[in-house]
Amino acid sequence: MNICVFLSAADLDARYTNPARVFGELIGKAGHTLVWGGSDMGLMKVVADEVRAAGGRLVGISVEILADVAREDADEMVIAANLAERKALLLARADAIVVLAGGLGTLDEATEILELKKHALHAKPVVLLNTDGFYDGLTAQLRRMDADGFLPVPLDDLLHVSADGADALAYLDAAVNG
Ligand SMILES: CC(C)=CCNc1ncnc2c1ncn2[C@@H]1O[C@H](COP(=O)(O)O)[C@@H](O)[C@H]1O
Repeated sequence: MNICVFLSAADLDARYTNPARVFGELIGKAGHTLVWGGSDMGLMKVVADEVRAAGGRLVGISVEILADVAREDADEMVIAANLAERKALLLARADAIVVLAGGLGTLDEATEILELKKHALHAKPVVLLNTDGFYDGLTAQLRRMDADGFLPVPLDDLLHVSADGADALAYLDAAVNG
């Protein structure tokens, strides 16, 4: 399975690096391919290091303005012209999407993927990996949108929230392979 992961490019403490490490190892051990933004920094590096060490493939979709921080030993590295093209390519290369802890870049990618799914422009499973309650605020906001009629599609049809990487991967396996 080609699993697209969105997550922070920042250097963070163990509360965030540990879940990224665990999830990368799960991806690699299961023989999946990591599709990610390709930058060799922060959590993006942590997850890619683990996938590689556990035997998985790395497909990076970087962008011209960040090409100088792209990982050098990826199995494949695509350099998109701009961030919009990068997001389209990330989605195109993915069978499933997982959102780990991140900042505005991650949020931008996650909301775009959900908005496209809302409009039935793709039907790929999306998991929000809510380790350490990082996304409690976002899930509360999304549930309120759902409950108060802001979403034309039930939230559960758009997004699965997992508390750990093993649950996320099990959900994706069931969603993609039936
Ligand atoms: C050279 C340098 C300091 C670059 C910092 N900027 C970035 N580096 C890598 N990926 C990014 C960057 N900005 C946005 N992204 C995209 O947004 C996510 C990370 O942004 P953030 O750290 O969550 O907000 C990644 O999934 C990536 O695809």
